[in-house]
Parts: sequence; C-alpha cells; structure tokens
Amino acid sequence: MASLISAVVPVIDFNNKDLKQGTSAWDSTMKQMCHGLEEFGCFIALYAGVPPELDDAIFKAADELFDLPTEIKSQNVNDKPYHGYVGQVSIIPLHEGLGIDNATDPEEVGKFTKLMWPHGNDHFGEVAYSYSTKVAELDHMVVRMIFENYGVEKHYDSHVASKSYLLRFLKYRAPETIDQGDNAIPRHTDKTFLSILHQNRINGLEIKTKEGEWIGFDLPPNAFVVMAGDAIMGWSNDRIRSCDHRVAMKASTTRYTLGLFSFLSGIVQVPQELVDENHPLKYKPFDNVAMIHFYASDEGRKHEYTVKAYCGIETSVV
Ligand SMILES: O=C(O)CCC(=O)C(=O)O
Ligand SMILES: [Fe+2]
Repeated sequence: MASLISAVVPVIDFNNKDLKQGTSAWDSTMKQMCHGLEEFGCFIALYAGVPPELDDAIFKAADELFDLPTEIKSQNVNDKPYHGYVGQVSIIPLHEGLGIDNATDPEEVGKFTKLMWPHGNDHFGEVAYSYSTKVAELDHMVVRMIFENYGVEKHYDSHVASKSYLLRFLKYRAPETIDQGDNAIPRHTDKTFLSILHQNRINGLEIKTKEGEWIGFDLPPNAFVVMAGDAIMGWSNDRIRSCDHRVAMKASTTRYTLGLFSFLSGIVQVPQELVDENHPLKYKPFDNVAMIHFYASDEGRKHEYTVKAYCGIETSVV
C-alpha cells in the first residue's frame, strides 16, 4: 500500500511570470527541478500552458476515442513497441491505450485522425495537436533548464532537433475487485528521455523512492508529472535516474492519463562534459528506439534499469 506523501517530490510552478533565463527565479527552479529528477526521477510541474478549455476538450476527446469499436482502435499499429494500440491484454485487464507518433506534426495527427474517423473529425485533430504542442513547450523549458544545470547548453539545439513526441491516450477502467486495481499497470521504467503525464483528476500513479517505499500523488488539476526515462538516465551518465513507477486503480470511475513521451533519434552519447574523474563513463553510445525493442524482448524485461542492461559499460548487450 503506497502512502500519499507527494509533498517530498518537488512541485514547481511554471506559471511564474518571472521565470526567465538569467533570473534568480530561473536558477532556483532549475536546481529544485534537477534535485527532483536526481532523487525521485520526477517532479510535478504546475503549468497553465494547457488552458482549462483545452484540458476539458482533450479528456472529452479521450472519451470519444476509446468509445470507437475495437476493430478501429486496433488499426493504430506501429513498428515501435508500445507505440500503437494496447488493449484486451489479460495481465492488465483494466488498461487500454492508443498512440499518435510525432504528435507535434499536424500531418501525423491528421493521419491518425483519418484512421480512427475515415469520415473526418477535425475537432479531435485540432485538440490533440494543440495539446501536444502546448505540453512540448513545457518539455522544451524543462530540457533547457536540465542542459543549463549540467553545463551542456551547447548541445541543446541538436538535442531538440533529434527528438520526437509520442502522445498516448491511456485509459483505466474502474476495478471490479481490489486486487484487480493494484496492478493496473505493473512497475516499470519508461524508455523515454522524459515522459510528461497528465491525469483527469483521478489519482493512481505511484513511484518508488530510493529507499524502496512506494508513494502516491494527490495531484491538483493543472499538474503535470515530469518523469525521467531510461534514455535520460544513460545520457546524463547516471546523474538522473529513471523513475520506477506503476498505476494502482482504486477509483470507481474511469481514469485517463495523457502521456507525452519524448524519444531521441540517431545515436545518443553521454556529453563529454558529464564524464570526469568522479563520474567515469557508464554508458556506450546507444540507439533509443533499439533500446525499446530490447525491452520488448524476454531478456530485456528482466532488468530493473533497461539502459544499464542494454548499453551500460561492462553489463551491456550491445
Ligand atoms: O497513467 C499513468 O499515470 C502512468 C502511465 C505509464 O506509466 C505509462 O504509460 O508508461
Ligand atoms: Fe510509465
């Protein structure tokens, strides 16, 4: 049973108008944020970039999407594991998910919309695209601070150019028994650089602390959980650790989460600036998408930290 002590995970207000690069507000936010990522693998962002009307619209869009027949939803396929439709899986019976790959590209959002609604649904497309671009703006601000904090600003532009965003609509129906709710999504780490999660006011996300305690969140409506994945753990040479998390469903109504998951293309390398006497190189250069394929294998799923097993120096398979 997890305790609700989210107060320990930093809560950062991104709505502060003084939050501009070079100000003391920026510096202290940057430090608090990186402390969250280093200690917990996550922090909570309060972010008004998604205004209340868009917030309502995206959850209504989720309702509309999941109401489609399974035959239609199943057409959401992707070569990359965990990117397309997931549903009717016996070990996670409460869960269903769909994904729009490259969700900050209006054409890709249009293609997904056409696949789901061959007769068109412009409203859905506009809402999904606008939500993705607004949350990607938060991701950019967070990543800018991370790069500045670790003194690697010069790599920021190439990082942004190599990233893509997957928008996933995630649904959890109410459990019929307590046991069924416990493992709505079993514990795992994401294979992302960062994951930005936003729920429809129904709690359920739990994270594991370094001390091994599971803690839950009581999240306010404008909260976005910014979570480190295995790609940032490798890139940061273990300064940031990926967040071990799971979902427990206790509510009697449907929970929705929108996840904006970022992945990197090309080869990811630890920046030279993050390697020194106190921080010897821990990871070989790696391919983020190949790491997801590794995780999808029987061997890949055995490890606590996929990135260590995949490309950690001494322990890796590549
Ligand atoms: O629903 C959530 O809060 C978390 C979902 C999650 O962990 C995932 O999709 O990887
Ligand atoms: Fe996750």
